Amino acid sequence: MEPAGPAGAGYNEALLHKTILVGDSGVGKTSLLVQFDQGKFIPGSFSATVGIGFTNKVVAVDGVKVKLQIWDTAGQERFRSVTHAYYRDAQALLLLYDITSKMSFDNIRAWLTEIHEYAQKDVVIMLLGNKADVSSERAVRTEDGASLAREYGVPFMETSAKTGMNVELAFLAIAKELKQRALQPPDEPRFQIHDYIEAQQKKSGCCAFA
Ligand SMILES: Nc1nc2c(ncn2[C@@H]2O[C@H](COP(=O)(O)OP(=O)(O)OP(=O)(O)O)[C@@H](O)[C@H]2O)c(=O)[nH]1
Repeated sequence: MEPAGPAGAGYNEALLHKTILVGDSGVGKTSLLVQFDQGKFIPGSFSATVGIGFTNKVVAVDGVKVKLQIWDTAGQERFRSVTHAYYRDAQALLLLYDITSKMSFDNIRAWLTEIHEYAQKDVVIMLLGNKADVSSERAVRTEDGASLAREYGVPFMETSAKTGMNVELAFLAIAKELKQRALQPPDEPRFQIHDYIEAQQKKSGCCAFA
């Protein structure tokens, strides 16, 4: 496999990764993607995603360009059969709930069952508790999110598509994991996504996650 060039050069095909955002309708999937892609939050009325669409985003990971093709799915039940078809060739899945909605959190187990049914076995899954800025309406404790994530062996963090908290970190951690899988020599120690997230959060003094 050819190594990718430094940032500024093109990315190599091994570093094009399909990532999918999933979770109940209204948890903030589109908003998270807009915040990551454009660095902005559009407040106001909620317009549910219809079907599925994608945004390409190139990020530099350790001087190497990684292209994330990020698919934003509709959370509404009636689109489920459409979105399942896209799980199969995803390398990563960001699974969101809304920290102000207990129901969206309770549905995470069902989402994980669907993911295990339709996605590849080695897909990278990350659990995100979004809308962390709305602390006055919190309905899910941070430790409950962390403990569910531990149970399933997936990394976890709380995010805010409004303030941008942890948004870049979530996508960068995914990009780094996928890049390491594609390019890391087998004799080097494996990249540990949990340790990376924890270290980055400690560094920024933000939001340690149990
Ligand atoms: N305060 C706050 N509001 C948010 C945040 N993320 C999303 N919202 C709001 O929540 C509502 C739903 O957000 P969307 O991004 O459309 O949700 P979605 O998950 O894409 O919904 P579907 O397309 O139906 O699956 C919108 O009114 C957003 O402005 C956040 O982090 N903080």
